[in-house]
Amino acid sequence: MTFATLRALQAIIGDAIDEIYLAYASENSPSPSPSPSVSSSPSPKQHRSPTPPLLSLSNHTLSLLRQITLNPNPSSPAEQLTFRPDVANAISRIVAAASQMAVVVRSPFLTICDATMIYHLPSCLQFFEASHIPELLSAAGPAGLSVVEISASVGVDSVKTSHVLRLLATHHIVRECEPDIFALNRISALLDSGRPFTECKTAPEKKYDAECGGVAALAALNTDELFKASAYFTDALLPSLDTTFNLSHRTTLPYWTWLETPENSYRLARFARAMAGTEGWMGASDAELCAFPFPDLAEGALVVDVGGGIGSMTLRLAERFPKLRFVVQDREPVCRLGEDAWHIHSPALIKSGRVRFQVHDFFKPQPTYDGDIKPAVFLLRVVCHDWPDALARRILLQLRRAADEGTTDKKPTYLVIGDHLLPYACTAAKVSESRVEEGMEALRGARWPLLTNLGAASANAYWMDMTMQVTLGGQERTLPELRSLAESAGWRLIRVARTEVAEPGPLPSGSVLGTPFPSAATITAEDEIPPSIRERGATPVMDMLGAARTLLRARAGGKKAGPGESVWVRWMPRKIHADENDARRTLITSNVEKSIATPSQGRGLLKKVSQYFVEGS
Ligand SMILES: C[S@@+](CC[C@H](N)C(=O)[O-])C[C@H]1O[C@@H](n2cnc3c(N)ncnc32)[C@H](O)[C@@H]1O
Repeated sequence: MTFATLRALQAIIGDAIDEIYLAYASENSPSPSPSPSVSSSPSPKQHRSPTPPLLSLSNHTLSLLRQITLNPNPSSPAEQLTFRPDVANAISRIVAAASQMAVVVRSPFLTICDATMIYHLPSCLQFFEASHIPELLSAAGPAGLSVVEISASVGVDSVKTSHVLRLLATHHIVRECEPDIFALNRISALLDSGRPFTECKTAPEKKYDAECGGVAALAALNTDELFKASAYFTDALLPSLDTTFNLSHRTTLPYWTWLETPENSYRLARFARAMAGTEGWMGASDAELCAFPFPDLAEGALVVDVGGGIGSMTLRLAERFPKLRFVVQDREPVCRLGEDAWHIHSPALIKSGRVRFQVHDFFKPQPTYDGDIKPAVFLLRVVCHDWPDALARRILLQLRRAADEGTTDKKPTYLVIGDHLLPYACTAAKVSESRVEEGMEALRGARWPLLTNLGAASANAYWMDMTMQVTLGGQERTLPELRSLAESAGWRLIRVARTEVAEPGPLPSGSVLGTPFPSAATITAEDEIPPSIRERGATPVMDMLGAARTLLRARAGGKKAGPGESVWVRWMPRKIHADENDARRTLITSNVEKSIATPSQGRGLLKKVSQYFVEGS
């Protein structure tokens, strides 16, 4: 390996390397078609052909790589080349494969999210195996089966089923062939016991006796009692800690009420602080939430942060937009915590009255504010995802009723929703015309050989989806799911970039809380490329997850940007270059050799970008 190669590798990986994911096309390839006889008379060999070896990096190798990249300034090229053979070997494997693979560097924050929410993966696998979906999909072959058919067969809600399957697809365990159509791949084919689905359903106890039942049995064992036992590991070691929520907490109280019980005061405070720690969340981080419509609001315009917690987001907005006024609404104990915190950390804002807390139940009609002024913005940051559709709709409907519809001279009240969008784990381009839904453009993501949603690198949205499902009965949503929720409460989606923004549509007539009210809606995808970039032959690479990352097209030996080159970014935590005003738009530079850094930032840029993606040219 040459020094130049190593330096090129470093240019890609940067000093800020936290995690590397390698995604191979073959890993995402369909499992071999079962022959007609397979479903009735399983022959494991037919769909269990030996898996070709994939290049995969062990944690050990990753840690070796980390050592390399943490040592960016060797005193001499020779020194750089004297790494231990195993280190050099790891590098050469990466370099050799660089043209076919994607390298995604994760931020420390998202790495922590992954590490602490990976528990949803065995949870979803347990459902997958226990509901015998592998057997169902095996019979369907590589074309897969629609989630409607799957859910009808297993008897579970189709939205929940699709979210679970998409989380698995995001981890390359199943394949989403088209939106909401799933198939086995080489990995999930291992979980097919070989028994027909109907037999598994009627006699599950015999399922593992089948010729190939061993792996399914192992997965079931791992994801059932062993997994559950593991969840209590710390409780067993540190008996002073409480157990996990609901069943494990032996309470019937809803989570929010339970948090407010005297014995949980430390948890309530911890939760509020945890929300302050979520700036790096995909889909809800500041750069995008601040981008629209706040800069254009009139002097003195009112922003209502609904379910605003202790006002962490409001604080950041108030500092950034001094002309705006804010009301933070939440439950009474949370408002008290918020006021205490603000009196200590930002007393001026509270004393001046620019920010105030208001105890309010968001299921009830909005109160009036300062006479009868209408808010310029309702902000719902990570609130909708706490609730199932029926209840989220109630919140949205109360806001819709209090919204100003606007006139030609006056802007309407905007609703800004900061949640994670769940993208499909398949390439939208493969979707046949009839299945392309309005707004699907906004879901175009990374390209082959990557999963559209960048796979495990984008797992956070899926972790959060499962977290909401298991703790609160809520969920994250796909764009169509979010759109239909918004429309059902009289909001029309007007912008789907990294932040969902809605303006008042027709107020549903006879608006009975909880009843859906479909209406026409348009979604404008933020996928324009400005002429200056287009002239350079740019092609869009949509990054639809709202990740704190930038997508760059680059060669394996990518170089720093030259003078005058700029990189389109989204979700930069702070100003980094002139194009930032367009940071909401699809980033892109077409010059694949000059896309790693801005001139002013050098490789330091990589430290500020939470994630980036390099595609072999
Ligand atoms: C996930 S937290 C989000 C907090 C804040 N928006 C942020 O981004 O930091 C959800 C908030 O909803 C509040 N909440 C729950 N039920 C509520 C209700 N019925 N009315 C108002 N707020 C509520 C909780 O107290 C909590 O602060």
